[in-house]
Formats: sequence, structure tokens, C-alpha cells
Amino acid sequence: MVTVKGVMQGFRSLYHQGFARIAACTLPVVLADSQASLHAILSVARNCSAQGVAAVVFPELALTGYTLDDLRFQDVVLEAAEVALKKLVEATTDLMTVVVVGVPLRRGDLLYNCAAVVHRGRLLGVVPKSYLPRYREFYEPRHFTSGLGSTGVIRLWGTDVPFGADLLFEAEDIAGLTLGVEICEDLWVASPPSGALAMAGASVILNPSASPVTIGRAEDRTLLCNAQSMRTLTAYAYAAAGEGESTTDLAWDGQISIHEAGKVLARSDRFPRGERVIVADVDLELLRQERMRTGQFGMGGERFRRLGFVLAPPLTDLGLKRDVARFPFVPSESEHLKRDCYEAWTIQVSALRQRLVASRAQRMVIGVSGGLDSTLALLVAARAADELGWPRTHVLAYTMPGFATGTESRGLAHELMDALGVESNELDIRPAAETMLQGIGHPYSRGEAVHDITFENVQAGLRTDFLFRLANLRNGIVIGTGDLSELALGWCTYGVGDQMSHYNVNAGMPKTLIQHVIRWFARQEDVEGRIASVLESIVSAEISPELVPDSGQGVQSTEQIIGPYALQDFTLYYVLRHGFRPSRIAYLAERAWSDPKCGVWPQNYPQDRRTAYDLSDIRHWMEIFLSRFFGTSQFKRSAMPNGPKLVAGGSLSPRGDWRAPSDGNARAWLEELRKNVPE
Ligand SMILES: Nc1ncnc2c1ncn2[C@@H]1O[C@H](COP(=O)(O)OP(=O)(O)OC[C@H]2O[C@@H]([n+]3cccc(C(=O)O)c3)[C@H](O)[C@@H]2O)[C@@H](O)[C@H]1O
Ligand SMILES: Nc1ncnc2c1ncn2[C@@H]1O[C@H](COP(=O)(O)OP(=O)(O)OP(=O)(O)O)[C@@H](O)[C@H]1O
Ligand SMILES: NC(=O)CC[C@H](N)C(=O)O
Repeated sequence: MVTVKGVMQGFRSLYHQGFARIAACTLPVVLADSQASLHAILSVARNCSAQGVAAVVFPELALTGYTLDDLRFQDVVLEAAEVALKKLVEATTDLMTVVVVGVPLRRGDLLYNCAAVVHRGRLLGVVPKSYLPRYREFYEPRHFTSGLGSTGVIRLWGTDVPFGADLLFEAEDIAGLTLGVEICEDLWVASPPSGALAMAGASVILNPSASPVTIGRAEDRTLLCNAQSMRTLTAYAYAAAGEGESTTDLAWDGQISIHEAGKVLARSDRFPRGERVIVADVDLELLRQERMRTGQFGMGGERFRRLGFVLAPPLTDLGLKRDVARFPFVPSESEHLKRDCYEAWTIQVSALRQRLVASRAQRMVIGVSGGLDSTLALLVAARAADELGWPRTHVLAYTMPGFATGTESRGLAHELMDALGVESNELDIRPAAETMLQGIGHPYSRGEAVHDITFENVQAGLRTDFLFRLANLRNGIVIGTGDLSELALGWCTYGVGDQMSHYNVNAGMPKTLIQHVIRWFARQEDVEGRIASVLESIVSAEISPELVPDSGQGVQSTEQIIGPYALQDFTLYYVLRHGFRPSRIAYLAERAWSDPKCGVWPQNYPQDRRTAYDLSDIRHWMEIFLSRFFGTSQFKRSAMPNGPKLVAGGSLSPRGDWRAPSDGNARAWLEELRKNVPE
């Protein structure tokens, strides 16, 4: 990709970052007055071009109006439409935007319902509608011929223009921007043309429509657009006719929407008076990445003709017209968040229940620190016990204070174990830790204040050792607590340490989601007030491993060492699910995180944690993420215990979602970050 003046200049350009700006428009038509419609269409197209829009779609037969019935055969109407189309082509010479507009066109002795694709003074091609509805309120075959399977040219104003259902419009200067067109009913059939267009490479489908409104039809359209964009892994822009269409027997609501891989990116109000234009930046790199993973695209491309055009978009900062979630693992919409919490929780409980049955375990053993991870794991264990009809006392919970255990977390651990009615135990690991430190000749045993990794890992290791031996002693299995974010960062003690367990219910759980699941659980109707209140206290506390004693500078803060989980989970999501370049993730992170007043925070997210991160924070913490994720921590994941995948963003199990060499390095990622992200 070319940039204006070196790479850094393009950093904030949406086109440089692999997005394309797409628009859909509905506008009042004047029936059989192509000149008036042309005027309105041109004014929107000019506006789109000024905003850096790559392609805009207008409704079906927008140049004449859809509801002409037998007037469609009137020569005066058809000639005026051709004249208007010619004027439209000429008027776009200086516009960057590809204009897709519906128009009836004669080809030989036949009439077709077409979409004209116009760019910078050229009619790139004409796509005829394949499926003509003839049921209920529709009579299209009375006038039009189906374009299904058609290929060739159409002669207009003395020149031959590519014509057919086999056309793809390919931007030569924008990687991954290939446009395909289908028209209204084409989307409603069992196998829409956009399926084959996408398989052949179309990444953006534009659909000019004229869909009369009846009760419930809006949802049907949304369902179809979402499903088709998901199935074809495309962006799908839909524009339906509205004002000005005849209401003889029908009415028109002018629905417009832009979808991407199953999600609505933009939509406008329906039944508008006057024109409506929506604009969204579609993620071409995301679509390419998703397609590459499925390995099914790129087939059957030989029977399509590729018509090139040069978009030449500005590579300046045009903003980004799409929501970038601060927390990709946590939906901000409250009903959606509740649903995800329920799903995560239910998956954890059911997976553990199955493992308990299969392993014939009679008890569960778990270390409870009073922190987030072990709290969630304990809740899951207690519910699994209930569902199997076990007494709660078969959950053997151990709090195991070490050299740096705070009184607050210890207190919370006891309150939680008591409130849940599990078997509550306290096991002081310090005597054993002292023996071990002495045995290995650690300076701490000689009275020196050396709190190094060995000092930390002796404690984490002994806790695990105790839990495993207790499991042997009491016919149980050890329930793991380490979460997905810790696994990503290698933030756990390997082997004889919290990296290991018999079954880890949290292995697929991102840190940023855990607090929401615990809060959601605490607010369930059947949860006792006492349990709810201890859970709220746990969720509010600072995240700390409590392995190093407080030397007067406050409690050891995990996030000061490995970075804010908010940012690290952001990077993790895009690395794991989409394989994006670090600089692109940094660009997205800046959009999501630089202004705390922008966008929606998840419900109940504490006000005092609503922070901002600027690009230099993002760059700094991403270096740490990349070094740890690609450079030093894979060996811990390669040997991780079993546990269920939870989020669509991915899991890190080498048997499930993520395989990587245990002796890799982070150089390529760090270089890309340093080279392409401004300091
Ligand atoms: N590729 C590779 N293949 C095989 N072995 C490899 C290796 N790379 C390093 N190693 C070896 O692995 C060892 C390092 O790994 P490890 O022993 O785990 O130790 P390490 O990763 O250095 O330390 C564990 C870190 O996790 C933190 N932690 C521990 C426990 C709980 C929590 C929490 O908050 O939840 C945090 C703790 O504060 C510490 O910073 C070294 O002996 C090294 O030589
Ligand atoms: N004082 C403790 N008593 C019992 N178990 C502990 C204690 N400290 C740590 N553990 C066990 O080791 C795991 C990892 O510990 P750590 O507290 O260092 O960080 P964490 O991963 O943030 O977990 P949590 O949120 O549960 O504290 C805990 O989930 C818990 O199972
Ligand atoms: N113009 C059309 O092809 C309309 C048919 C389509 N089933 C709809 O209602 O949207």
C-alpha cells in the first residue's frame, strides 16, 4: 500500500489500515422523471466522494422509480433513463466514489432490471437482476428478462459495456476491495448470486432494492443481510426504495443498512421524509483473515470477469466510522453482556460436571486466594457439585497464606468459603516454604530481603503441590483457576505451580470478562445477600499475586508489571482471532481507548476505572504483550491442562485453538510495531 509521505503519515488513514468506506442511500424518486432522480443521486454521490466513500448504493430502478408497472415499456421512459445514466457517468469524472444505481436497460429486444456501476466518468459494467419475483405483489417477469447466467456486453451510446451476472469490480490500488452486485430478490432466493461472487473474491456486496413494506418485513431483511454477510464473509450494503414510490397498493419504508460478517454496522430510520445516507467503514482485513482461516474462498473464480478501477483515496485521517469496542471480549450492551455471562458460566459448569463424572472423582480441591480467578472457579465448582447432587462439603477449599498474603484477601477467602458452605480450610504454606528456601540455599533463608522469581515460585509451587497431594489423599481432582489472559502473558508458575491442575475451568476466560461474570452471578435472584456482598468486595479489589511482601510501596500490582488487562485483552483478541499486525491493533486501540467520553462502557463498569490510554501507553504495553506472548510464554501453553473453550475470540489450548512453537521469538512483531506506530 502506498502512503502519502512515508508510513507514519498513513498510520491514521482508514484506507492504509485496511478499511473501506461504504455508503447506502435511499432518496425520494419522482416516478418516470429520470432527470429529477439524477439530480438527487448526483448530489449524494458528490457528498460521498467528499467524505472519502469508496462505493455508494442507491435503490433498485432509482433512476426511474420501481413502481412504474407497464410504464416500464414506454420508450420515453426508457430513453430518458439512458440519457440520465449517460449524464451520471459524465458527472462522476472527478468523484472517487463508485456509484451503483438501479436502471432499466434495453439490450437487443429485451429489457433488463439493472444496476449500473459507475466510476470516474466510466460505466464500468452493468449487472442484470437474476431472480425476478413473480409471486404475490410482484410482476417483474411481465417486463424484464432474467439476467441469470448472462455474460457479454450491452451497447450503450455507441460503445460496448461489460454486461452480465459474472462481473466483479476490483480496486487495483486497495488490497481486498472487490465489489459484487445483486439486486433485491436475488438476496431472497435459496442460493443468492452473492454466494458465488464472494467465493470468487467479492468482499463488498451492494444490493439496490425495492422492497415494499409489510408488517415484519424489516426484520426479515435484516435477518437476510446479516446471514448473507456472515455466510459469505462480506460487507453487505442494502438500499431499499422509499419516498416517491407509488402507494397504489403498497407502501415503502426506505430501509438502508450496512452489515459485515453477520453484524449490523449502520442503519437509518425507516419511513424517512427526504434522503437518508448511512456510511460505515468496513474491515477488509478482518474479512480476508476470516476467509483465509476457512480455506473455502477463492474457488470458481475463473467464470467471473474482473473489471479494474483505481480508487485513489486520500491517505489522510478521515476518522473511522465504526464502533471499536474497548473490550472485545465484553459486550457493552447490557442484555448481550448478561447473555454472554450466562453462556460462559453454563459452559464452565457443564464442562466440569462432565469431567467429574468421567474421572469418577468424589471431591474437588481448590486453592482460594480471595482474588477473581479462584472465586469464579469456586463458584463453578460449587454449582457443579449441586448439579451432581454432591454435598457442598465435597468441594475442598483451601486458603493458603504465604509471605505476602494480605489480611483483606485472606478475610475475603474465608467469607466466601463460609458463605458458599464448602469445606473451608486454612493451610499455612510458610513453614514448608521456609524449609524449601533453606534447602535450596536461597538468600531469604539467611535473612536477606531477596524477593526474586524463585521466592515467588516457591510459594506458587508449594500451593500446587499441597493441592495435588490433598487430591490424592481425598479422592479428588484439582480445579485450575488460571485465566486466558494470564496464559497469553505467561503470568503463572510453570509445572509445579498454578499453571497445572487436573481440570481448569477458567482456561478460556479472559480477565476482562471475569469480573462481569462474577457480578452477573452475584445479581441472580437465588443468590444469598451474604454471597453477593462478598463477591462485590472481591470484584472491587486490586489485582495482585501477593507473592512479594509489601516493602512500603503498596501491594504488588499485577497490572503495573504486565500492563493493564484492558489493553492486553484488546491485543490478545485481535492477535488470536484475527492475526492482525501490531500497528493495526495499535491503531484500533487508539480509537477505542484515547477518549474515555467516547463510545459505550459496559454496564456497571466502575466510574473510577474509566481511564484513557494514549498511543504511547498502547505502544509501551503492546511491546510487553508481544514479547511475552510470542517470545517467552508458549511453552506454558503447550503443556496446559484441559479446560473448555469459552469465547469466540479463541482459546489458547494447543489441542484446541492455538498451536505455536514453544521456542519461538517476538522479533517480527516487535519490529513491525516499532516501524509503523508513531512514538
Ligand atoms: N521455551 C521454554 N521451554 C522450556 N522451558 C522454558 C522455556 N522458556 C523458559 N523456560 C524455563 O521456564 C522457567 C520459567 O518459568 P516459570 O518457572 O513459570 O517462572 P517465570 O515465568 O519466570 O515466573 C512466573 C511469573 O508468574 C507470576 N505469577 C506466578 C504465579 C501466579 C501469578 C498470578 O498472578 O496468577 C503470577 C510470577 O510473579 C512470576 O513473575 C525457567 O526455568 C526457564 O528456564
Ligand atoms: N493465599 C492463597 N490461598 C490459596 N490459594 C492461593 C493463594 N494465593 C494463590 N492461590 C492459588 O493460586 C492461583 C493463582 O494465584 P494468584 O493469587 O497469584 O493470582 P490470580 O491468578 O489473580 O488468581 P486469583 O484471582 O484467584 O487470586 C489462585 O487462583 C489460587 O488458586
Ligand atoms: N424488488 C424485489 O425484488 C422485491 C422482492 C423481495 N422479496 C422483497 O420483498 O424485498
